[in-house]
Amino acid sequence: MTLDAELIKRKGNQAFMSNDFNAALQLCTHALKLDPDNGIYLLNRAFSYLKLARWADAEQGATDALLSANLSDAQKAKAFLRRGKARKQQGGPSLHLAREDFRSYLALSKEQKTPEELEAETDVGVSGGTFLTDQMASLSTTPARPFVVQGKGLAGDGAFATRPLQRGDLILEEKPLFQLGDTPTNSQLQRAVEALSPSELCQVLSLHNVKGTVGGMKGIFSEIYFTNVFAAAGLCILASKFNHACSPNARASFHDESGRHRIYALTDIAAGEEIVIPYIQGRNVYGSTRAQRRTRLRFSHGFECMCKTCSLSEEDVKKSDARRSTLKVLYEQLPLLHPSYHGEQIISLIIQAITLLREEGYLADADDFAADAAHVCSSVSDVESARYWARLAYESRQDEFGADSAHTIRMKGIMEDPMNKKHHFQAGMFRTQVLSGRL
Ligand SMILES: C[S@@+](CC[C@H](N)C(=O)[O-])C[C@H]1O[C@@H](n2cnc3c(N)ncnc32)[C@H](O)[C@@H]1O
Repeated sequence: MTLDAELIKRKGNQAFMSNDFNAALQLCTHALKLDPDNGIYLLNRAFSYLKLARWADAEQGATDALLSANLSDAQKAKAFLRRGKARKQQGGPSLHLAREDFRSYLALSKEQKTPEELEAETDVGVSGGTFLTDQMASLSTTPARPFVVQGKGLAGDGAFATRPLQRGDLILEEKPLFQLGDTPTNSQLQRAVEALSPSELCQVLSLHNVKGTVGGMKGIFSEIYFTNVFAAAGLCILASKFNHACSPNARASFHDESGRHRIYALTDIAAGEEIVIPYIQGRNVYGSTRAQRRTRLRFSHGFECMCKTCSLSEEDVKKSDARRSTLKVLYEQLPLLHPSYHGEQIISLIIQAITLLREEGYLADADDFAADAAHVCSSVSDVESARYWARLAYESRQDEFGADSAHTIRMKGIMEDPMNKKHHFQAGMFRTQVLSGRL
């Protein structure tokens, strides 16, 4: 018996009590994966099969329970009763076997009845459960999503566009199931899982699991959490179906104000194309060579990146690595330059960085470089140039985070009033210059 399996079993019982027999069955099956010989779990699974009118499975399930070594007499009695009911429903030659089971049940349970009385009264109380019907009802009220999850992604499931999308389109908005940050303890995770409904837990257990290959993970919940977690947003079921790419066509971000995780298109995306997002911070993607990205992703996420950029020919990888290495040098160099002495140089390096990003087909994060340029221009009182760069940053942020994101709104403020110290405390602080460089 493991703590995780017991928690899953308890949620299975909860599902059973609320007639959600599909969820109950899924949860018993998960608990059995963690503890395959547990007689109680086997017994519960047989009961779920019975409630779902899956007679042959229920018969086999009860037999499996009877074969497990650790059942008490009372539990064995239940197993005989369940198998008897499953056999009775199958009729024909199984009826005779059902009577044998009822006899065994009566012998163990000491109930004062004859097998015939028992056979006459056994009512399985079959129900289709509410799980599927609930899901179908919610599907019919959910507006059509611009993507579908299919098992033909880079690796396992992936999200595919169902219609043509444009840069700036909102692809997904999802409320996280729970948010525990980057380093939750096992007991925080257990508490968060405990608070889920049975059907939410079924969804969590259906997520991808790299099974202990990411350092320090213990137990199924932390394995699943660290395989799928988004740094700011925690665990999201649908967003977890998007695979990673080093030249992504979409990006995920957490929208604090609404408490929703969002995915926006970074490029135009054709219907049927896979939608891919970066799993690690932008600068670690656009500013790292393939070898560096692969090492990082192996360590942080436990997989070997097979995205399009990482699968280029060796010759093209060399070119891509060269661009990304230059980008790293640029973003490391920029903070070392002072606007008073190196204003023109800063703007020229920023132009070089954004051009490289575009050449590399990496269409996020140019806003950070453009925002830096806006700050430099406002610090030397070049209002027109500050407005130019702030507009660029603002328009990128609108596309990547939404017009209502705090990130975007802040940039709008700079664009409208570049010399306001509320937006940038160094506004007008340095020698006045005109920084005419443009993209
Ligand atoms: C959050 S899940 C994404 C959905 C997942 N493919 C599934 O089947 O549910 C993350 C897992 O997908 C796979 N994956 C995602 N992006 C990948 C990539 N670029 N290269 C290789 N595997 C990737 C890895 O196995 C990773 O652990």
